[in-house]
Amino acid sequence: MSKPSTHGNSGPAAEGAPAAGRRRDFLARLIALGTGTVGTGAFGSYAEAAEASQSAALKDSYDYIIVGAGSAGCLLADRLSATGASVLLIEAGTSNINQPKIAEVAYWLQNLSSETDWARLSTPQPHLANRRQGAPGGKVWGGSGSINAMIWLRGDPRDYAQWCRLVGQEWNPDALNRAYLKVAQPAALDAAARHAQTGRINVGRYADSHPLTAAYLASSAATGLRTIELNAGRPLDGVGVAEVNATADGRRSGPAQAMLVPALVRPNLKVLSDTLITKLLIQGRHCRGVEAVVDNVALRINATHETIVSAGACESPKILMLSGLGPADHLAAHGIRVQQAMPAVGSNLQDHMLTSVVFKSKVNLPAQVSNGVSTMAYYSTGYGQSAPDVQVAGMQYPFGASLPAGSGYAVIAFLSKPRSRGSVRLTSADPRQAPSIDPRYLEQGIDQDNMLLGLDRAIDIGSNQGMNGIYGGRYSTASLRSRAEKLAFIAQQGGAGLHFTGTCIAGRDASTSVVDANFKVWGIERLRVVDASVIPEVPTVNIQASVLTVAQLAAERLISEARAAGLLAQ
Ligand SMILES: Cc1cc2nc3c(=O)[nH]c(=O)nc-3n(C[C@H](O)[C@H](O)[C@H](O)COP(=O)(O)OP(=O)(O)OC[C@H]3O[C@@H](n4cnc5c(N)ncnc54)[C@H](O)[C@@H]3O)c2cc1C
Repeated sequence: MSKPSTHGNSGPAAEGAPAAGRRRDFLARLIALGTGTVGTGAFGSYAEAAEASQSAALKDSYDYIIVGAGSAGCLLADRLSATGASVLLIEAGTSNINQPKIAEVAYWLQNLSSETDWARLSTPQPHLANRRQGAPGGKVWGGSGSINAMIWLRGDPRDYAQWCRLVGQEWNPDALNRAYLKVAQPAALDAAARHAQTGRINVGRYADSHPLTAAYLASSAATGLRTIELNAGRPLDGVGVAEVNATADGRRSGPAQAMLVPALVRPNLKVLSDTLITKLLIQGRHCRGVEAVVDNVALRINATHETIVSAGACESPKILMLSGLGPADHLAAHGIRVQQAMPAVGSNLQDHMLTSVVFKSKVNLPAQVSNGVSTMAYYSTGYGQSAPDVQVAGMQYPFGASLPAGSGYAVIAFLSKPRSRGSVRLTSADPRQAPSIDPRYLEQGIDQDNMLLGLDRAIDIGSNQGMNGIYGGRYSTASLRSRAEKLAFIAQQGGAGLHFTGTCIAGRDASTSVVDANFKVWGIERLRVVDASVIPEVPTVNIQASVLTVAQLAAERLISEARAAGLLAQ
């Protein structure tokens, strides 16, 4: 991995040097060429853009320091640097987003356990036959938004209403809806709707052309569901055709491609890659900035306005705990001086879990379209107040089984409103060590019931009359008649949903939450957390759109507060 160039306390003057001017011209040309979304011809350009950003001199102080160039971090870097404030974005992983496994829809799985993945494991899970589950996360510009499967789901308004109840009026559904519209840009919108929706993430619907899509809609209808549009902002009571944050020609449109790269044109934004933040600089009741390891040297960099932790739901609580903010006993056990006891740090871990049911096909199925997801269907044990308990994905390939291409398909059941709560804890005071991640999948009986409901519906959707002419039997020969047999199947086949949330939960008081409704860490000035970790209850859908929506809300708060305080120009 390349290391950041050597730097010193070069001061603002270095930013205006001829190299920076050349970089701006070069990036302006890139953006004029439409590189906000990834294209094959832009591969070299990204490398050059990254190099230019790396080589700009590092100063000893910035208005804003953002820890983690992931989904939330890229959005914040764009929005904050657009105000003219100086912004330092620090990322532990690589800037290389021009490799096919990041840029192309078909290859996302190749990131897992590679150098672009934190490649963490959960603790053994008692209800999953004591198997450890993968707990991956992107370690690259764009973070998990660069290695994810690009399933794009806006979410269910009942989740927004629930977050508002848990956090406060600042998170009201209208504000969240407005924020969402500034994130996504549906490819198929008419001109008037495009005007209302100003986001840069390109969201497209490509699955209709695959024969399994119509079959899944029919088989879902046979279970009693009506067909709905998934990303219309209405309750998810039905089944719809899946959408993807990618271009029609199969290029990822993620936070790095759509938000960070276009922002690199600004000389007031510096990105430092391959750089691990080891702790926050907490003095008394203030956060002064961060400590980072650069070229094996620990370096302190100051933030004059704010430090924003956006390291994701597994790493953000780790960074807070390493900095002395966390459960007092736990910190003491690792010899870490307690700056402020914060019992909620690392608690409330939530994740969807999933169980894939694979089917053999009687006919040779065509190759997958885009990310290979056809439909999303929603079920609940009690429709009404809360968003659906179960999400079922109709897949165009046999996810989780080694069947020859075209000879099988899978239907995946997600436990979409888990009630079990887990934790992230330190394993060591050494920042290079992975945290202990314990989601406690299926610990609550209601989660087992709902996962069973999901399994039943997945079997229905994969095998009922809607699949006539396609269904050629289940791939697994395991008997699935009794509750015990089904739970045993889930224990062996079930796995992580990879939608970790809640470990720096936003809420109404310091004893049960980590940040307030404005993303401020309780009791510590000039420190915020903005990423999946603040989401108080995992939404019923795959979460990347929700993370970006919440990050947009945070960016607006940061900017309006700074303007009100006279820190930023109006
Ligand atoms: C494999 C996978 C597939 C997924 N598929 C989907 C999907 O199809 N649809 C969907 O909606 N959601 C999906 N998700 C979930 C979604 O992508 C994530 O929830 C979301 O991107 C999280 O955003 P974040 O900003 O909270 O964290 P991240 O995007 O993970 O960003 C955190 C960043 O912080 C950096 N960082 C961490 N610690 C440090 C440190 N100490 N110093 C410096 N930098 C640090 C990381 O390297 C990373 O870049 C998937 C997730 C994974 C892992």
